[in-house]
Amino acid sequence: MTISFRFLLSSRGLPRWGIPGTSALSNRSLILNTMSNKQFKVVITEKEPPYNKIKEIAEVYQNPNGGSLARDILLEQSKDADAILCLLRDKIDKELLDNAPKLKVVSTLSVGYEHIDLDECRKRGIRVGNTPDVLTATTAELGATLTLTAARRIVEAADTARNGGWNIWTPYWLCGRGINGATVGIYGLGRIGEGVAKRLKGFEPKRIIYTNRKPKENSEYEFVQLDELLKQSDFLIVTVNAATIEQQFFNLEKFKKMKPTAVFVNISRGCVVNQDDLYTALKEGIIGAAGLDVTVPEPLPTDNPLFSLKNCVILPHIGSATMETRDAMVNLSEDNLINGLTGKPIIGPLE
Ligand SMILES: O=C(O)C(=O)CO
Repeated sequence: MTISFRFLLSSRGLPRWGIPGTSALSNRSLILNTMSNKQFKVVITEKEPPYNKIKEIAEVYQNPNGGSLARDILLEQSKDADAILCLLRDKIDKELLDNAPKLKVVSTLSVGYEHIDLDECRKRGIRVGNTPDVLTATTAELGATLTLTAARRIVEAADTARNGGWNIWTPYWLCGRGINGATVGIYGLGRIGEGVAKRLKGFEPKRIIYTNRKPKENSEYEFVQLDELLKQSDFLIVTVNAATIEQQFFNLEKFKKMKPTAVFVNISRGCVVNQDDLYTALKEGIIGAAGLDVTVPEPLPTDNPLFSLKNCVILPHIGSATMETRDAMVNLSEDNLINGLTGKPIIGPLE
């Protein structure tokens, strides 16, 4: 007999309803049995953290080794899974969904969900959870930091000092660009874009402009068309949701419209940039500098030509990497998964 877990527990986790035709005692043992049988199966694609709350209600297959969970193991383990807790690097596509007929919930430890086929999930009634909001401030902080780091040549300057290149102070040595009095442009003014703009505002730019599909109501920033954004921005920061934009949208044609001194920053996803074109633009002085927290692929191989450029700062996708934020993301992804399985509200792009 299959009895749904949620029918047996009150909101405080106490038994609520009896099973018709059974005594209180046998009800209790049936409940305990059902609970200890852990009727859900969950796949967790990362080794850490332990996700103990999930383990209280489900049999869990958790990646034992760290690193990416091999695709064949993910497919095999998903066959009888009720839920998957995944990362950005796991493709939750049609092949996987076809192979997982019991799947009810996909919870991703990320705000981004371009690795999940939402249409296929929607068709199957699979609930999808993600982790917005809890990482906004931290990611915006990194966006602002990376902008200044690339603009003020911080990595190049620190390397120079460390490697014996610090001779005498001269007027134009290691000069970069400042935000004060400049035009900051944001491509994709969502939560994170707003967060970056708010932080950079403190550095007193002349204007903060942005491009979205349409102007945002009551925004304190100036909406402009894309061409205007490209032409006017001294700093162009890409914070767009990658699921909403074509691949390699930022290409040579776009870089050529930018100022030769412009600083291009990407904290969205690597796939929104044509990296070969970015290399050309940086190498040939078509734009001034770049800061990338995201690349294709990740990790970016160390022999990638972008690493050879002094005017390109590359970070290993650390936008949300503070302990507090990662704890919050872990907790939210765990709650999303449990709530999704037990019929409660979750936070996600299809909700
Ligand atoms: O959450 C995301 O989408 C990330 O890129 C990592 O925080």
